[in-house]
Amino acid sequence: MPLDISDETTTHDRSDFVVVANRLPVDLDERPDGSTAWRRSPGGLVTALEPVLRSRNGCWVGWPGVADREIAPFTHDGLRIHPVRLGETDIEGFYEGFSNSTLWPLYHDVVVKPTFDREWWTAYRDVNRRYAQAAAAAAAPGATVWVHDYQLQLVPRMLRELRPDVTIGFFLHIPFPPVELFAQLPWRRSVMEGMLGADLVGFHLPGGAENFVVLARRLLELETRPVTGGGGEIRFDGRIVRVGAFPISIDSADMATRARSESVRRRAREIREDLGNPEQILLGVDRLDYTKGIDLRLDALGELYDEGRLDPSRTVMVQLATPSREQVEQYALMRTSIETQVGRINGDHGQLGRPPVHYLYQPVARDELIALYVAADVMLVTPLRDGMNLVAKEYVACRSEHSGALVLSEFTGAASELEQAYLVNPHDLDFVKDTIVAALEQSPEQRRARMAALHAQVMANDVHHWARTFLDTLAVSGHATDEPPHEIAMDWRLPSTGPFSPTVSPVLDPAGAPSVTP
Ligand SMILES: Nc1nc2c(ncn2[C@@H]2O[C@H](COP(=O)(O)OP(=O)(O)O)[C@@H](O)[C@H]2O)c(=O)[nH]1
Ligand SMILES: O=P(O)(O)OC[C@H]1O[C@H](O[C@H]2O[C@H](CO)[C@@H](O)[C@H](O)[C@H]2O)[C@H](O)[C@@H](O)[C@@H]1O
Repeated sequence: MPLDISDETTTHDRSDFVVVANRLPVDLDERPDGSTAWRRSPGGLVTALEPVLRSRNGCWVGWPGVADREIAPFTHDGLRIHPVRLGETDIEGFYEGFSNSTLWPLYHDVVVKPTFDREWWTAYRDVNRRYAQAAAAAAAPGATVWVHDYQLQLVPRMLRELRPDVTIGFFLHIPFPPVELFAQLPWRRSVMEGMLGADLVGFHLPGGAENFVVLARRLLELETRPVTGGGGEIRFDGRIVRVGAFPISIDSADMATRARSESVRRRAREIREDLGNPEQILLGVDRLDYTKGIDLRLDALGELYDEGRLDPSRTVMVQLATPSREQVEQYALMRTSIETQVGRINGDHGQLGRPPVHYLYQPVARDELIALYVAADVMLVTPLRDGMNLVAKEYVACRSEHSGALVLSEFTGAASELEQAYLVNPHDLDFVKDTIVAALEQSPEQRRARMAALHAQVMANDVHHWARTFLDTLAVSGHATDEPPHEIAMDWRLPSTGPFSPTVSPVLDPAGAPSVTP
């Protein structure tokens, strides 16, 4: 039933622009002495959306990262925050369970086996309803509400039932899988229908958008048609839902400026000294997640030391692993296995006070991270599958003087745009090893040419361009099926498909593209 929004007591703090994401941009840090503080939340979604929200003066609806805290709306560092309360059992069933043990592995090419649990599904539905209610309460009449990511796929439809007056966008930050993987999900119809509650559904890559349109046609038997320039339109529930690809990015100018600051440069020099002034520094920066391929790059490095192709006294690696989803079993197992690998490499190849792998399992301050990017000669980004990977773009944005090299997995969204990186198949260990050596040994001319092209790409396609393109398209999307469709110039600057970016099912959709249904 639509929500009554005429209530005077609830209208004063409503926003015209509302972001809804599982996590708030800040987590509540509860310290052992009982004091609390807000600290930045992990992950690329927050990195990307924070500057967007700031520039549009909207509000953010999400979870403060701790259980059972009822927190009234407040303003933090200029951002308007509407916390959603989650209890312990919500966190287990909705966040650790359905979101991160069912959807996350299913959407990341089943790199670990997804668990299908009916109670988790119930929790997912209940918590999605709570987010929809919170968004409905936060949105001003006629507002634009932008719902984010796999944790909240049911929210668009639930929100539309509560608030038919608002315009709803949905963006998925992780890969959208091919038909034959998505079809495993017992609740596949409800998930599709949930997302179709939006006026515009966005993905990082054209492959994800195509998978979604194909599913709408095959699974829900909906009428679909392609749109010039990419994506498509789907007839659903008396409306036209637009679908497209919008590759996310970072606040590139801000990153480049910070990287050029004297304090960051000085810290980068100190880092090199602290590491024993090696000739070359390799760097990995990831949430500790089994999709990120941290284990694979350590395998490659270990073998390069074993074979004498790299000298551990001259080439060292820093691996920053941010703690993530620690209550989920696969993450705990991965941590143990990575720490065993690091111990093995350092045991075999280290000297007193000179380990070749410097491993941190802790978040570091933003400027410290940027100093690490500045210090690193080669950045290693080797996920088995990643929606985008903003770390790759951050490293590139920091190289204004066109030094350094990026080794990048073909299975990241970023690979579709960063074609001048050293692209690797992370499953091909010998190729990864050869590529690391090639990146370390590249000539100064090669280095400059590759990095200049990468840097120009990232500086020209920043997060503000991403948000503007999505929101401009959203503004002209969403119309009744009896109205003629809007003519939209689809200037989405779609990336090329890259070496392995589209995961469109060739089995169920031989045409590979959305078809026109008369
Ligand atoms: N400040 C800070 N940011 C971090 C740290 N580790 C990772 N990040 C940020 O987290 C984001 C990771 O995004 P991305 O590569 O897209 O992967 P995701 O973790 O799967 O979202 C990037 O913006 C990183 O800069 C850290 O220790 N400190
Ligand atoms: O909130 P967490 O469970 O701690 O996880 C952190 C975030 O991880 C994922 O990030 C994704 O978004 C990035 C930006 O679009 C993208 O570059 C990356 O490839 C994705 O993995 C997740 O999708 C977010 O919801 C989480 O907040």
